[in-house]
Amino acid sequence: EIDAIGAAAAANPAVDVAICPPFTLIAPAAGRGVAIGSQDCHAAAKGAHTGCVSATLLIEAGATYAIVGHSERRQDQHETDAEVRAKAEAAITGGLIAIVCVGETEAERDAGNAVSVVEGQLTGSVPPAGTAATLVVAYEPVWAIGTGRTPSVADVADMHAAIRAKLVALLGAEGPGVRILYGGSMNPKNAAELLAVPDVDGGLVGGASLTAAQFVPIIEAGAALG
Ligand SMILES: O=C(CO)COP(=O)(O)O
Repeated sequence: EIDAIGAAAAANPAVDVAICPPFTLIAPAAGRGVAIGSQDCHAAAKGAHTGCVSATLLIEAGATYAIVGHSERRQDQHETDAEVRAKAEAAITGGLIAIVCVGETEAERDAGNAVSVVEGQLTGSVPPAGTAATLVVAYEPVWAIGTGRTPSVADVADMHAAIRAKLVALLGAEGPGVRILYGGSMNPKNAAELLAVPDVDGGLVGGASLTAAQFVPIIEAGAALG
């Protein structure tokens, strides 16, 4: 699958394509035509942290990106905004591009708090030294991950506009250039519509990234939008 995705990346050079596999698959996936990222990055550059993987080790294995603060880690590992920020800072300082994930739960959206929850996560987890070149933000409503459900285009537009405004408030001149990805049940059918939303600069694709048959049409949808 990865070689077919690498071929699609080469055929669509305007789209930055990356695969973020589990740690053990980073090295075998590297060097095959598609950028590689990790699904986490430890906050310490070195030291005695058994079982954790630093930015330096990730780069040695072939990674250029690191996802930090995915909702599954915020839930399963109880990662706080401060821990996510420390991980993002370590990733960037180590030479990786940090993909910081944010997103509300269904209960938070139902209560009308989606935007304020995400703004709070951004305030707490975006590294102040982040730049357009070193930081990516991924908006992933928790209730849309792996469920086949997505927010309406209007809700995605509202949220991404709010994220952009918050990034400008936090990062000043770097804010407008930070890429904001949408994630949560993106697939070949809905990708063009979601990627066309203002301030949606790409996707963080889970299930549909696992096969070239599903992932390549999403890459091509992004390329068609320029
Ligand atoms: O969280 C996600 C990727 O980590 C999104 O997953 P799905 O695209 O399968 O909903």
